[in-house]
Amino acid sequence: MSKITATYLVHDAKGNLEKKAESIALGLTVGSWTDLPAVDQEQLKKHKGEVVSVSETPPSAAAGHLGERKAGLIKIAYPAANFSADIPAILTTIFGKLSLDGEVKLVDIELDESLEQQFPGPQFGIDSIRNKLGVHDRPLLMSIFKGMIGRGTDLFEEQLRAQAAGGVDLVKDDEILFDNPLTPFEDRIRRGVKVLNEEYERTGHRTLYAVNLSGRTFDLKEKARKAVSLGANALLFNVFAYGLDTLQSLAEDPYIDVPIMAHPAVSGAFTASPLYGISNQVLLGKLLRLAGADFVLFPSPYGSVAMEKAETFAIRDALTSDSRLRRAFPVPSAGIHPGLVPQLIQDFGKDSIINAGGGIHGHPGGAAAGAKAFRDAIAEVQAGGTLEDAAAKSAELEKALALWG
Ligand SMILES: CSCCC(=O)C(=O)COP(=O)(O)O
Ligand SMILES: [Mg+2]
Repeated sequence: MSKITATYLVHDAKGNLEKKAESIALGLTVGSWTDLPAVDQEQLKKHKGEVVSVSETPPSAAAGHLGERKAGLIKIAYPAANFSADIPAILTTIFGKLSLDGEVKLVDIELDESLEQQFPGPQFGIDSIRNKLGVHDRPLLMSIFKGMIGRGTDLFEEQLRAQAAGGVDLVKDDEILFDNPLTPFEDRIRRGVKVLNEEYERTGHRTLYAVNLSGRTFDLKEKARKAVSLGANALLFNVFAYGLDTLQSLAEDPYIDVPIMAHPAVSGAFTASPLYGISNQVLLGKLLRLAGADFVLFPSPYGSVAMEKAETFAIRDALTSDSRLRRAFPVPSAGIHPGLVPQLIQDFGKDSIINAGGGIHGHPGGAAAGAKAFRDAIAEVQAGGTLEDAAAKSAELEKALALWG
């Protein structure tokens, strides 16, 4: 029987994890069924959640006064017969009212094959994005427009041209740049297409631009279709301000046939507590891949908005593990500068994206020099050399390292 298995980290005030597990398995499925007539019991049995395992763990230091309290991992399997094959139904089944019921965190999910098959996952994924760009042998480099709020399309063109000229593979809007009179959505796309085509003609290097798809939920599809018709070749999406199912609807639309980049804005509200909410592995890893994100941004372990290294690795693995679903690009971000390139490649490998805003625009020589510093660092590290070797050959990298280390 098809099912989803959910693992919870539970801090149980009454100290009885087995009882808690059984109450979750019953409460989120058939309710109390043992007092029902035998025929009804038989009928409901196939819908009842099954306690797969209960194992005690050391309690989190963040947990309240312990007393009788025990901590443990509880694994429960839910029959797929209970829900329709969509993320809202799945989340409501496995963590609906339970998310409000004390110190319980959803830390993992496993969909069996027949359930996973009902989700398309990324439309493009790592291999097809590499084909679009013609880059197969190194991590991709992405940069972020910075300081665009309150500024016009001339600066937009100037920044885009400089980033592309420096050799970045992708440029994305900052997630806080919405549709606005100074840099309207459609103008950004038109100008983006023009500038990037000109740069491609000039250098032969292809750069994609991810425009921020924003606005009211019910307008998004039409807006995204319009973007594609104007030549947009990628979309940035603040998925957690909208919902995972909205992302899935966009990714499934045959007219929105461009890769979608999921930004983690707002996700910290769901993931940050060690006791409550949803783990980063589930939310930014498994669910985003299922919903169809082609790229997933998340805080790197070293930058200005840091995440625990183990959590970033869990996201990376959830996005790239062997599966029927295409692999999505992990994009460790925030506070990234060229001095971090060796560490990024060691930790996230070739199939990742090195992404920087301030680390490119803050270069003393401007954004083109900032991008070149990254590209030089990446090339040397991929070839087995060190940053020092690279800096000896690259004035741009030398300057970046002098500034940021
Ligand atoms: C928290 S992950 C998203 C990073 C992001 O949106 C960003 O703008 C990073 O900019 P930075 O100047 O720190 O590279
Ligand atoms: Mg940003």
